[in-house]
Amino acid sequence: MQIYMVGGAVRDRLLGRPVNDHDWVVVGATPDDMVARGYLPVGRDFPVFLHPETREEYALARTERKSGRGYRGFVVQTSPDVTLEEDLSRRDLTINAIAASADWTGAEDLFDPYGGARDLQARVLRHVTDSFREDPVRILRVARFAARFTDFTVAPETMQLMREMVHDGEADHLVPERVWQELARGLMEPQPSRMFDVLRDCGALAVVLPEVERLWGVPQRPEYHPEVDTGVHLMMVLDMAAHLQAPLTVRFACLTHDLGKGTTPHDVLPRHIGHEQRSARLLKAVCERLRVPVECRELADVVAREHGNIHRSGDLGAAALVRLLERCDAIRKPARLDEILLACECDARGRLGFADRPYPQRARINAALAAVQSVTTSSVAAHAAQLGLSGPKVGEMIHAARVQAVADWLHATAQPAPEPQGNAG
Ligand SMILES: Nc1ccn([C@@H]2O[C@H](COP(=O)(O)OP(=O)(O)OP(=O)(O)O)[C@@H](O)[C@H]2O)c(=O)n1
Ligand SMILES: [Mg+2]
Repeated sequence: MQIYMVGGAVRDRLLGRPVNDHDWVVVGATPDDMVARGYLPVGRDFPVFLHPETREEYALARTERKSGRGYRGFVVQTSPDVTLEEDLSRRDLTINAIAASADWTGAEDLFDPYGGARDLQARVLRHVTDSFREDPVRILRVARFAARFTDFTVAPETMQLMREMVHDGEADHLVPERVWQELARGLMEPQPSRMFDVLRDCGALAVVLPEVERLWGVPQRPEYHPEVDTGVHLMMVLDMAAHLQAPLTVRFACLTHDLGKGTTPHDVLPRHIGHEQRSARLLKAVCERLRVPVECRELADVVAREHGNIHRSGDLGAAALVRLLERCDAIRKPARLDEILLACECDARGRLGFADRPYPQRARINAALAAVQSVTTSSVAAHAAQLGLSGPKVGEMIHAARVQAVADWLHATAQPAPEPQGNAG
């Protein structure tokens, strides 16, 4: 048997990028040969094995043929006769279809029958052969690679092929978990907007995330949003989230915070009264459809509901600030408040001309939370007990003490009154 390094490891080393995991292809072996050498079989559908020590993936060279629609419709053919070239021909992109010897250090010759090294130099994402069609997840992968390799473009013939696949209904049968997995990865890349550009361009966005697709062409008030178009705004917010190195929870909240603007009645445009509640409803549907993990879902829900209130929080007094913090569950979950505020900052700075503006709401709300946290609930409760109070009355006293603490902080940070005459100097 011969073992070759393939996929991301070869690609990334040629690009001078760090290599994290390796994918290997094994030619001239049967599953029994692999088991005999101590490799562990994984997965029912594909002949893939884990190395007994490194745990890296070793796949038997294979050809894949489509037998039905969607991700499940594969017939995988593997035999010791499948050549390396045949195996590479059914891979997604030329830049991922370069093979190197197992001990390749970067200097030796490559096996590159489909021009992957040339496409790497030309910065092109190009499909290898028509067998690209066999796996619609590849549409999402191409979009994700566009977000990662920000100076690469999608070859026109590949874009055309992806459009045909979407037109033929291939994207209708994507498994929700795979959609989420690719989407989540793409959101974490340096320029997430490029993923959405590619998905829109081939028509896949309308299939996998129609709630997002619908935002293009929806105007917003130019006083607040000089970029006007809601889709354009959304892309700026996502790229700001990447710029600020936000975690996935925040990036997903950014993606969904304005979904409700897509269903604003035409006669009220470009205003979006009540879009926050509509966003939250649409978000719920997206999360159920794509089985979005609960941390992402919860953060996105608060951000959808509260982002407008947080943007306008500069005008809020003590009682309203405490209510806002309570709605954000910030007293129990202060770390999550940080994420809510970061998503709001991305939203505010993800507007044309606002990228470098400060977002003072963040520090102000954090300071209000610190004031709330300075209230020792146990001593308020003890005081309430001395007064003979119990039940909801204790809660009310704690709430009142928090409002007082925030009021005191607001008073202390307010502009100092002008010095009385005679005291100066
Ligand atoms: N739907 C897919 C998934 C994977 N591959 C092939 O399998 C290799 C390894 O897949 P994976 O590890 O998922 O991707 P990488 O290209 O290694 O990229 P990443 O850096 O994201 O791991 C890819 O390079 C590609 O040759 C493919 O053709 N089609
Ligand atoms: Mg890999």
